Amino acid sequence: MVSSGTQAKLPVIDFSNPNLKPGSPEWDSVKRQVREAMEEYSCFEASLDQVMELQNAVMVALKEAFDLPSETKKLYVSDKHFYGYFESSTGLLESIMVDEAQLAESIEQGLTTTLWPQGNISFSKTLVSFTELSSRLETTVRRMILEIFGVDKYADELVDNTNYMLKLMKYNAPPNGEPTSGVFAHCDKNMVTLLYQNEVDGLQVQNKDGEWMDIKPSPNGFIVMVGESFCAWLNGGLSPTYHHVLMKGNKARYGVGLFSGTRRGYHVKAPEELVDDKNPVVYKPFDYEEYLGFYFAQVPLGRAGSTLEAYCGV
Ligand SMILES: O=C(O)CCC(=O)C(=O)O
Ligand SMILES: [Fe+2]
Repeated sequence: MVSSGTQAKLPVIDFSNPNLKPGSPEWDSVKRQVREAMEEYSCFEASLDQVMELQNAVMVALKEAFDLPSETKKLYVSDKHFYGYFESSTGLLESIMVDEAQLAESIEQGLTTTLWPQGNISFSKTLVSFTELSSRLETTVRRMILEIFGVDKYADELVDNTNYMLKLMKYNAPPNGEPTSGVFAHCDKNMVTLLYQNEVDGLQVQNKDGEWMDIKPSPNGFIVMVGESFCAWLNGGLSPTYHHVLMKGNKARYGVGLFSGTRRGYHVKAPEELVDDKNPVVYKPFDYEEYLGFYFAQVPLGRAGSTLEAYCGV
């Protein structure tokens, strides 16, 4: 197992400027940096100073969620407000997933009173604020990428068909301090992923030469990745970010991931502008939620890399 990555550093792009509006010089400058980073790494760090106001609260919320007795945490599964809770096969990762619509609708009444009978308003408020901030960043990044490919006329249609998933994650430190896999190497299946974490290393991203780069995000930084659905929608114009988590040392790693995906019933299909004789269509149209089902059925077989080709390659 590769335990230390190359020294190469992921580009850091600043999204904090409040004047970052489509068409402005600031927007064009950031977009240029996004294009270069995507071409080179399929990944970058987006810095957003506004998240600093939430940093402490997010870390407190993460610790609170994972400090609950496991019996209580299991309620997350049966309760409609959370539709997933699992521990990874390595035993290091615990995660909790929250659907965005459910989050906004009922986190205060349902979620916190289920988990904390006396209520925990600060937990709900923190998660809602974090989701708002990070989903705005996600929309900005996605719009820039659509502009880069000259297909931004589809930006609103995509926004209307987007679902967000918020995943809370905790990786325990490896029992003997030896580097241990926290999440095996994979690319995400969705559109765009934003990862926010405490300052405990572990995430590695593969570069074009197949080398693992250590990612060292800063407290105001989100790691931005593209998933298979977005790459398919762009007719292979981008490559999905290949990454894994390798835990070392003796500190637990806490993180929050915001995953954008398309709604059930929406067909992920490259627009006609991106298809011609030189660029024939790469994937048959597919439904992201159905593809996820296929993927999860394949994972136990060890086919964790790219399963999209097998699912709907032309
Ligand atoms: O914890 C991380 O930084 C990465 C998690 C991840 O890759 C995933 O949940 O898909
Ligand atoms: Fe991932």
